[in-house]
Amino acid sequence: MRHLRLASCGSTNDEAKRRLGEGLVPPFLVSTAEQTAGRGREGRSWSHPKGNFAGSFALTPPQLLKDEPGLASLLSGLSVIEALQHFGASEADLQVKWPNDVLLAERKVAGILAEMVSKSEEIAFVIGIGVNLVQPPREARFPAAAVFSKDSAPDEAAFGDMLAEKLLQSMAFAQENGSAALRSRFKARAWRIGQSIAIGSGQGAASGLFEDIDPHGRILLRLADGSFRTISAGDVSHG
Ligand SMILES: O=C(O)CCCC[C@@H]1SC[C@@H]2NC(=O)N[C@@H]21
Repeated sequence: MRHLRLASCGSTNDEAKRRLGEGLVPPFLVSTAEQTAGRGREGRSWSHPKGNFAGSFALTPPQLLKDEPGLASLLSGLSVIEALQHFGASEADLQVKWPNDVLLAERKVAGILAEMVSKSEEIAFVIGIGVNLVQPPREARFPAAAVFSKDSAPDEAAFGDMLAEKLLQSMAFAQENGSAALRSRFKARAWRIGQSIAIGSGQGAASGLFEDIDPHGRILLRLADGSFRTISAGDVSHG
């Protein structure tokens, strides 16, 4: 995948969107050594200590993801896990925290901000990914950690290239095998599936049993009275 490596920028998501607007054709990756105004989900900011990975992948989604954009979040978290495993991260300890945080031994090591851009009939995804390769952020809502020590961490640009490969493979897998196969890969690695969780979201707070992921990529929550509720966005924590 074409990789534009910057020395510094505000937010790689904004840089990727700007280039799409200028007519650069996806797929491409914009990554940066220094990010000064990184954005997180739900309007939060994302800090970028030196040596961590920050990059945004502009991708043309296959039909399945155009129909079900919620699945892109699931697929992105799984791709981060695969890229980390490639560089020797401990496979057994890596999990996805719905919708797309990546945890190592229950601590957040990566966050993803997936955005959709449409221009006339064309749709592109900008999937912004921050990975704590060597340092956790200074302040974090959820306990955070780094994946590697400074001596064993991969080069950030090489990590971006590997992640690009894994994202393209995961998109092809999803298109060929369908939503159920993708969701079952996600569920095999999902933090607290089958256990009680709480979710704070724009739809209001809810708690219950994390029962399943529905075909749209939403959480299916079983409430205390036995009824079900689907949630499409929010922050999961222990119930
Ligand atoms: O956990 C989150 O809230 C999502 C964090 C996403 C951070 C990445 S870093 C690269 C890209 N550029 C941004 O401004 N945000 C994403």
